[in-house]
Amino acid sequence: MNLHGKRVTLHDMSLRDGMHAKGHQISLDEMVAIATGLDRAGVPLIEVTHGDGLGGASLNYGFPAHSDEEYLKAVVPKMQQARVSALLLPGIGTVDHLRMAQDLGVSTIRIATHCTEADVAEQHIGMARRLGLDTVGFLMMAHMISPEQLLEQARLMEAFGANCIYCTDSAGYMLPDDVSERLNLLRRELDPATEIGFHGHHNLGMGVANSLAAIEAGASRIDGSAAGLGAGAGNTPLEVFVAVLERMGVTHGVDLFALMDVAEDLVVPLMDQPIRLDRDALTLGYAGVYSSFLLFAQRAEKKYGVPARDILVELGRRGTVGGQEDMIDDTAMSMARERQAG
Ligand SMILES: C[C@H](O)CC(=O)C(=O)O
Ligand SMILES: [Mn+2]
Repeated sequence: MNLHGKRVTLHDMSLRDGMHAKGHQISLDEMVAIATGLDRAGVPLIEVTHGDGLGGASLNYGFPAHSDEEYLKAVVPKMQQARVSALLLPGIGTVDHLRMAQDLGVSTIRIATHCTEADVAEQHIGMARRLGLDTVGFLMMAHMISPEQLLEQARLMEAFGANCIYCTDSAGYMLPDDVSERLNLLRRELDPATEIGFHGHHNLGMGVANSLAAIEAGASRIDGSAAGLGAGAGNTPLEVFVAVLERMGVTHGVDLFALMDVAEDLVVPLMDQPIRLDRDALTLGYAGVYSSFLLFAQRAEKKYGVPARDILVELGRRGTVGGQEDMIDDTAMSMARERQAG
């Protein structure tokens, strides 16, 4: 693969996707310290919100240590060069959240929907673009549909006003060929002015390889997390990815050693459990399950005595998607009953 001379914008997820791995309990001091370190390392974009985006604080998704507003107020003014992004899932976040984020200095809004539901993003994407924000359409669980179906959904988001479209491997299920097929088609068919991005999860250990495949297919934005802090086995580990980009001659603008230090000295010490490919995280990738279900399934294992791996396999079989967190307990409960009866 020859990527020499390509240019990519890296987007750190440790303070948003990493919130899943932390049960949304990152302190303001930790947020500011990590964001400041990433900013100094030259990471150009940093995402900050509840793991499920603006307005995610709820019984279904989990209550965070601080509100989105508090996190953004603490982080944004400290940034020297990095821009801050916020995620918003229509139905969870509202247009008021969007305005609030812009008022607090957020420059990039990423409107996320399940990969077949781009139509619910019309109002939010339209408004973000009218407000002059860098507006990204973020199609989650993109492994569940064909490249042609993904293109159809991407076209909707583009028509609503998104200037960048993401293929999001929320389950960490994709292999490099899956990424290439989807991104090649998006790059060929969307407006050349529309950027393409890729968000990977490392559940099959493919985060780096998949992100390289994405760049080869024309992606100009790639997500990753310092030390991989993110849902499931985490996101593409950003410092590892940067080292690989250096070796391959891709322009990224990040100071590799400064980023390694943020990962090692600031992010790893705050992990509640090592972000690694244990059997449950691996099952997410193998069975194509939404990465943020991991901790829910592990909690259900403790409550109902059904192994998290079995619960995750069943959730994959049932085709559950983000937003169906309440199904995890139901599934575990019915599996426990069946096992007791049988
Ligand atoms: C709300 C999800 O955590 C968004 C995301 O990062 C993904 O789908 O992956
Ligand atoms: Mn993610």
